[in-house]
Amino acid sequence: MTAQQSSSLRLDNVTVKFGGLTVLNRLSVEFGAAPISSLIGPNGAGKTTVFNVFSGLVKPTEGRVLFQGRDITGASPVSIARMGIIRKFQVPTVFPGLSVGDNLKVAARAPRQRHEPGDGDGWAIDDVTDLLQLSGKKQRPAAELSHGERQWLEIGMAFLGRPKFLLLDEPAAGLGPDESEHTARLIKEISAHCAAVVIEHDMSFIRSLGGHIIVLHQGAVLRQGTMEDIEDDAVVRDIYLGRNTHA
Ligand SMILES: Nc1ncnc2c1ncn2[C@@H]1O[C@H](COP(=O)(O)OP(=O)(O)OP(=O)(O)O)[C@@H](O)[C@H]1O
Repeated sequence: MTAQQSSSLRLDNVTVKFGGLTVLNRLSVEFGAAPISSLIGPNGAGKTTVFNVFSGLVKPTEGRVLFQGRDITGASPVSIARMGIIRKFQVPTVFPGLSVGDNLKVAARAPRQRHEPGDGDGWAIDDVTDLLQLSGKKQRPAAELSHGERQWLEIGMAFLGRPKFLLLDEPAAGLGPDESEHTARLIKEISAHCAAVVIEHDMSFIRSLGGHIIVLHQGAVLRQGTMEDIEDDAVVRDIYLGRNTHA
């Protein structure tokens, strides 16, 4: 069994309310059975809130968050990251004044997590730089990187944090077709070592990732399955695919 197959990250009947607004509505959803899962849905469906709940930034009004079967509801963002649930935000947060190589070194030296060693352990900086296709820029300051290259660097930094779950918030936003393709390839490679969960609006990117797709609508699961299942679904097409994709 690989690391990601033994991992499970789950919301059990989770409701999140902000004042009078119900953003997640008794949502039960599980990630980790597939190496890559994508969370899609119209604007305001609650996708980012799901990530905020997983990463401890938002506490559910009701319901539980379960990681490997353990109740982690209300755990702090730091302790959640130490468990191996690592999030990459949409805006890259690299150290612009440090070189690409030094950024990766800083990420690799972050305090070791308390979870058992996974497949992501023991990666050499050079191997990760190769994987990111940034070997030629290893000595260059991160400030000089393009938007796409910064995204890849940050994905590499998150990976060196030895995630069991890597949560990626719109990793293809603002990327051209070739950059998107490289990002999808990178996520697929990484998903051999940890489970990846991706929020994305770009359906051609989701298609190239493959994996399990969950469609969120008004804070609940509308449908889930493969891209074929989702594309063939008339309700999904009407609510989401027909009017809100870049495909
Ligand atoms: N901290 C907050 N306080 C009040 N309302 C919030 C808060 N966070 C999110 N919301 C609201 O909750 C709803 C769902 O937001 P969320 O960001 O989770 O949706 P989303 O599916 O990620 O949308 P998008 O695709 O536009 O990023 C929105 O109406 C948003 O305005």
